[in-house]
Amino acid sequence: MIDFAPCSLLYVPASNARALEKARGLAADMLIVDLEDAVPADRKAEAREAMRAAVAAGFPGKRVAVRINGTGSAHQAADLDALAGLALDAVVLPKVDAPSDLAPARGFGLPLFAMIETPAAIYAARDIAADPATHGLIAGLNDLAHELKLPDGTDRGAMSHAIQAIVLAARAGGVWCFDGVYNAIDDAAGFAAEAANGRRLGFDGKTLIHPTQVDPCNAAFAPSPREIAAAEALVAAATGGAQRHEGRMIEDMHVAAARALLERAGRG
Ligand SMILES: CC(C)(COP(=O)(O)OP(=O)(O)OC[C@H]1O[C@@H](n2cnc3c(N)ncnc32)[C@H](O)[C@@H]1OP(=O)(O)O)[C@@H](O)C(=O)NCCC(=O)NCCSC(=O)C[C@H](O)C(=O)O
Ligand SMILES: [Mg+2]
Repeated sequence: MIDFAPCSLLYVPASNARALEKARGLAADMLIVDLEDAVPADRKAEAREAMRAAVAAGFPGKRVAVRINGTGSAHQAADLDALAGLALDAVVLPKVDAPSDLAPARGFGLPLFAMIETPAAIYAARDIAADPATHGLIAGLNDLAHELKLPDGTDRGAMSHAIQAIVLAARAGGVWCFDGVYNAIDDAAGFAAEAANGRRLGFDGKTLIHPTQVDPCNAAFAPSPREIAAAEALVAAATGGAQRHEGRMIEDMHVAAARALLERAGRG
């Protein structure tokens, strides 16, 4: 698995020059330059050129991935050609329904982030995550809601089984997993609640669509001062095996979790 752990992953349409420029100054851990759904069919060629120029110019301090069009799409071959020679950290492959959908991108030797966004993909998620080319799963909940024929505006609770299946598959396969996007870009409170929910569900981070979502996402996934203090106290008190600690039972896995949190907080 890749040895970096992005928590804020911002989609930037490759066809939007202003957004590509703006992205340079944002605190997103990873940019996902998008050639798929953010780009209309008649602008794909122009978007590939813009993506190549932007990636070649570099995004200092950031990981960079490109989302190509899905396997079976008429646009995918040209997208793959456009990646040649670029210094990328990952390729994001949308609408992966089975490990065989990874095949065209596999040959690049880059880490693949597979998007799980169809009912078929939910059932195949374990095999997709177990594929050696897969380094992460990304929930594509707009497409999933569409495929499930959910009425517009349905709460994501309707997809809770599918969301949990994505986290389970990623953990079983030992790869990263990232939550889907929050569409209501002017709803800061709603975004904060969904990001916190994603962390509680076990995601490593969240995919984003707007600059205003970056800092709240980083805050939601960062260990809080309270969590850090609790982890430090737990590690300091640990004697090994089962014991009482501040009114609850702790065992070795709680110590391991506390150490991992401190590591993430730079206190390891
Ligand atoms: C959603 C948007 C279309 C909104 O656009 P707009 O109303 O024009 O934004 P603002 O005027 O509020 O923008 C303010 C400034 O911020 C820059 N900006 C906007 N978005 C981004 C971005 N994603 N990255 C970087 N910079 C961005 C604007 O250029 C303005 O800059 P300035 O004027 O210099 O201040 C728009 O936000 C957008 O296009 N977002 C990304 C959409 C996208 O990529 N969609 C595809 C991925 S989501 C998806 O497909 C999920 C998945 O597959 C699923 O199925 O769920
Ligand atoms: Mg999608």
